[in-house]
Order: sequence, then C-alpha cells, then structure tokens
Amino acid sequence: MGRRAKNKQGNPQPLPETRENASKPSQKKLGKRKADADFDGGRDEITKRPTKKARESLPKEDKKAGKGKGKKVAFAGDDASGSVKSSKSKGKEPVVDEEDGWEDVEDEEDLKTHAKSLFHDSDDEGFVGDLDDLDIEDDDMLRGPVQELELGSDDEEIELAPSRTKGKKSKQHERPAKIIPTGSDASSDSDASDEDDDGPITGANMEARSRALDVKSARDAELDLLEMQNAALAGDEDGDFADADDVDMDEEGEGGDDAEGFSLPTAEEREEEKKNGGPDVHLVQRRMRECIRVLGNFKKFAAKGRSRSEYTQQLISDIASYYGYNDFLAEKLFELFPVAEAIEFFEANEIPRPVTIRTNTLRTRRRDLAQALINRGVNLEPIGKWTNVGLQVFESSVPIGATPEYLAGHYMLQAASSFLPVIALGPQPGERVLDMASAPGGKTTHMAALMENTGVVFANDANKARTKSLTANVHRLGCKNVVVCSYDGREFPKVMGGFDRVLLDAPCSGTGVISKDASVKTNKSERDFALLSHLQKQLILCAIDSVTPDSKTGGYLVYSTCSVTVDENEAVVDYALRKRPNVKLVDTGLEFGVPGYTKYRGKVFNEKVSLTRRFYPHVHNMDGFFVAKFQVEKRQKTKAKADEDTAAVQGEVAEEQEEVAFDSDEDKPYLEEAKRKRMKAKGLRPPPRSKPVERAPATVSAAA
Ligand SMILES: C[S@@+](CC[C@H](N)C(=O)[O-])C[C@H]1O[C@@H](n2cnc3c(N)ncnc32)[C@H](O)[C@@H]1O
Repeated sequence: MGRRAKNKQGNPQPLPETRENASKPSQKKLGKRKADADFDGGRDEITKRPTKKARESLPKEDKKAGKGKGKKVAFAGDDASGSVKSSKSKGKEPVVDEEDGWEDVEDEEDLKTHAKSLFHDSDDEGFVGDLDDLDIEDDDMLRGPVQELELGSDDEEIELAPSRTKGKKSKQHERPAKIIPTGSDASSDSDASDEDDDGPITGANMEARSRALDVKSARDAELDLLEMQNAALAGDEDGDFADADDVDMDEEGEGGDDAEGFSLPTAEEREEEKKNGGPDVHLVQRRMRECIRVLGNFKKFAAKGRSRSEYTQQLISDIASYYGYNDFLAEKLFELFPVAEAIEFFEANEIPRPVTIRTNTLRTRRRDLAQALINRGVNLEPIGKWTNVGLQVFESSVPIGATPEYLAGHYMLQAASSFLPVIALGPQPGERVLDMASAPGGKTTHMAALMENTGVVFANDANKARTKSLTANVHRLGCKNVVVCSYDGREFPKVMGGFDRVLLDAPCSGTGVISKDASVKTNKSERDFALLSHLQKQLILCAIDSVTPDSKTGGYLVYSTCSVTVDENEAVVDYALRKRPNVKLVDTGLEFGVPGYTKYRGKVFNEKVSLTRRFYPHVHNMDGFFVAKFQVEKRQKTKAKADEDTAAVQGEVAEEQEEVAFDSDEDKPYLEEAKRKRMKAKGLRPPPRSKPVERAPATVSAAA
C-alpha cells in the first residue's frame, strides 16, 4: 500500500491560465522560483508574481474561486484576484466609532497611507530554530522564536521604515482580505449580506459588499476543508473526492491523455536532472500542474504503467524544489491536505500574513488607539468581530513599532492567531494563572489585561535570556499582576501549582509561521519533530498537574502551538487524555477554526479531539495555529501516586513507543545538562557530568 492510500484527496484542479495582468515579478524569490523574475511573457507568464499587496489577498479569493468545478490551483506566479477593498469617501476627517466597527474608520487618501506594506515580520510566535535548541552544547537549549517583535531589542525587527512612496495613488483598494470574518460577522453585518444578492456596486456599498465576500469566502474555505476531511474520513466513494486518493496508490494507469508532451521522468532522467543542478523551474511548474491533474482523476489521466505513488512522489519532490523545502518537510506538510489544498497551503506560506496589533486595554481603548494611529498616517481597521482589541494595519507612514503609542504601551504587535489561545483560556479577574512558556509575553500581557491587572499571572519561560524581553513588555504595557520566573516547565507543579488556569503555548517547530521564517523549510528533520513532540508531551502533563481542580472559577488548561503538524498537536492532546483520565477536552469557544483530526494516517485519536481547533494561513489568512482547551477535574488517586506520576513524566513519554520511538536513555543527558544550566543560572555549582553528551543517531521511524 502506498503512502497516500489512506487519505482520500479532493479533485486536483488544472492550474490557471495565463493572466493578462500579471504583475512584474518580485526579485525576492526562493530557490528555483528566482528564475521566474527573469522570465517574461508567453504561455509561461503564469510564473510571474503579483505585487506583494495583491498577493496578500490571494488565499481567500483563491479558495473561493476554488469551489466547484471551476476550481483552480494558483501558483505563486498567478495573478492575485483576491478580495479587494476600496476607498471610502474622501475629504473627511478620519473617524473611528467602535460601536459600529469597521465602517467608521474612514480611509483618507491624504493620510499618507500610500506606502507599500512595510511589515514582513510581525509575529511573536514560534519555537523557530532547529532542535539544536535542545542541544546542550548550545547554551540556548530552550530557545524560542526568532521573531520577538514586541519588545526591547527584538523590536528592531519591526522598527519599520516609513513609506517613501508618499504621493502615489492610494493602495487602499488593494487591502488584503480581512482576517477570518466569522459567522457573527456575517450575521451582524446585515448591510453586507443584504446587498450581496443584487443591486449595482456603488461607492457607498462597495466596502460592505467586499466584506460580505470576505465573510463568504472564508466560510466557504472552512466548509471546503471540512467537506474534504469528512469525505476522506468517511471513505465516501461517491463524493467529489472519490476518484482522488481512494484508489490504490500502486494501481497502474490505463493510459490516459497526458497533456501534450508530458510524461513522468524515469528514475534515470531524475538522476540526470539532479546531476545538472535540479530541474528547470518552468519544467517543475508544468510537472506539478500535470501531476495535480493526473492525481485528480488517476484512472483517466495517468499514463499506462505509472502508479499513483510515482505521481505523488514526483509532485512532492517538485513542491520541495519549487518552494524551497527539504523533502522530508515537504512530504510531511503535503500529507496534511488533499492535493489541491496542499498547493494552496504552500502558496500561502509564500505570502506575508497581515500585520496586526492588539490594543492594551490597561492603557487605552481600541477606538482611541485607532484614532491616534490614523492621525499618524496609519491605515488600519478592526480585525473582525471575534476580537474587540485587534487592529489590522494595512499601511503606515510611520514605523509601527516605534510610535509614541507603542512606546507608551498602548498596543502590542501581535499576530492575530496569538489572540486565540488567550481568548480560549478566558482568564478572569482575581485568578491565579500560569503562562508556562511565556516569552516574549504577547499572551501574558493579553491575559493580564483581561484580568484587569488583578489576581496574578506567573509568566514563566525556561530561557532566561528571553525573560528580559518578557519583562520589558510587562513593564511597557503596565501589567502589575505579572510575576516573571524562569523554570523548565517540566518542573511544575513542583515549584508551584494550584493555578485556576494554565496556558501552555508550547515550544514548537513553527510550521505555521513559515511565511515569517522561511528557515523552517529546511532546518527541521524527522528527529526534530520527535524531540519536540516528546517535550510537548512532558510539558502538557506538567501543565495539567499545575491546574487546581478545586478552582471556583476556572480549572482550565489551554494547549497551543504555532505548528500544523499532527505530532505536535492532536498526538500530544490525545496522549494527555490517555495519561490523565481526570482531564477532558472542552469546546475552545472560538468562533472559527477547523476541527482537529481524530484520525490521521492510520492513527486514531480520542473522538473528542475534534473539539480542538486548527487555523491555517490559506483558510483563515492567519498563521497556522492549533488550540486545545482542557478542563481539569479531581484525580481519583492518592496524592502520593499523583506526585509519583508527575515525577515519572519523562518515563511515561518514553513509554510511548508506538507514538514516538523515543529512547529515554538518550534523553537523560539532555535533561541532566538542562539541570546543570539551571543551577549555573541560579549561581549554584552543578555536579560533574556523569558522561559526555553526544547526539544519538535518530531512532525515530516515520509516523505513518
Ligand atoms: C511559542 S514560544 C512562547 C510565546 C509566548 N507564549 C508569547 O505569546 O509571547 C515558546 C517558548 O517556550 C519556551 N520554552 C522552551 N522550552 C521550554 C520549557 N521546557 N519550559 C518552559 N519554556 C520553554 C521558549 O523559550 C519560548 O519562549
């Protein structure tokens, strides 16, 4: 049985035709795609890239266009015909009226908002960097994200230069689609939905209609995805996707119609290609198109004697080469989706996500902040109805990370996806809360604000260096209920426990934030994922044990990552459910998001794992993210047994041989070394090493 036989896939669609108005290609390309910049005209005009602003609007509109028979798969070079927002009336003072949300942020042509988008790196997320973070010789064992945008020296990354393109025509009409308009948007925005049916587009209704389209396309995208997943899970052979992956992968083609001149390369030809420095980018694009077409209807289009797995392998190899991933990660991510959707995911990773800020309600109100920033020439709008503190920044004539409002702590530069775990956790005033892996503090400060500076938030991070930026943010934002500490999360609840709520925003691979950190494409190996999953499993048990089931107001844990892999998400959650019978998954309370997998490539998880939520760049126009919410109840066993259990976390994880073939002996030196570092950091003298630490060879076998 071939690799993808278990996952049925949606109908791959033909790639789009050449678009007449393809924009001039950007010079900033990855790997093979660089070649596109030099390519001009003809039928390969598809290889040109649209401008960045235009590309920002791609995912949703693509998704929309992708529905039904006319569905297309757009590659990076395709023209972006995303949802477009147009300017509103001119010549008025910009006014923000929070009551009505969006409509009241008037777009001013003369607000100097013509700059191209200035923000490429706006996230605070991710354990980005390789698993050398677990390398004891590297003094940064528990390193977190590369991008720490909200603080101190990290702020350099967002000290963005003001626009130099003042006087140019406004790009307001090129605004990217709003971030995940939700059902509540749709229902509350009656103007938009009413006008969606008929009537001419006018200056007055354009904004509302555009928004309604956003709402619809985001909903469609989620529904598409659900539909595809359900079809795959149900083995619905009559469904739209029946002819994709439900056929035995090793089945041979019957000799369908290859597109003119196309044939899969033989093993020798591939070798030859490699010798010559890899395939030509245009050949790769063409081959990807063809493989997608064939995999969409294998019986009809496959060449005689060629198997499904040959096409799949070729496609994955071409994806890796085209988008610049290592083969392992390209395959791992490809496997998450039906074929056509996988391409959308990879495409979305080439496009920066919208820049968003979170109003610090300890210092200001969103409407006041919006007004202040608009007056400085920032072009912004509320993010959506699902958050009453988020603002999406489209353009700015000032560096958004250095405004007086920023320095005064009126806002945090924070990815929209980062709001989600905090919303799900819902910390209450007066509670005792733990943020187990908190630096640089985006979520800590959000929690402090929701708690109205009452109660206490223990903001912990194992990486002491990173707690500096955490502390700086806590101060800047005026959080008075935060205690910063630096323990390995696996030491909880021994160091302290009894929390009403715990957030474990776990160190992860960062596969959800590839658009911000392209290094993830190449620096993650199979072993890295095994190590991370292992660490996450250890941390989640300790996080659970830190929650007091006696809490009068809470008793909750939220587990989140900015990764989309199943090993780091559903597998960890499922593990926790198995190891801690006193916890149950509850609804996250989030209005959108795709349910977590309950079955994945032969693994079957607890059915309640469907209560977890996945967020994708190509569906929600936000970073890839995962959120699970647990309720912790009283244990049925004695306290002594419970303590024993906590101490045995490492052993328990190692027992999970069927999940992750992790060698506990191998792990010991790492833990020992971590302990030595912690002691050193505390000014204590660590005991001598018991044996030299070496990296053991990878022992992990493919999860599938
Ligand atoms: C995804 S980042 C956290 C981002 C943070 N929650 C925020 O919103 O700003 C993961 C963090 O986990 C920390 N970390 C890694 N291993 C840890 C461990 N064993 N215990 C506690 N923290 C750890 C990293 O230093 C990193 O700062």
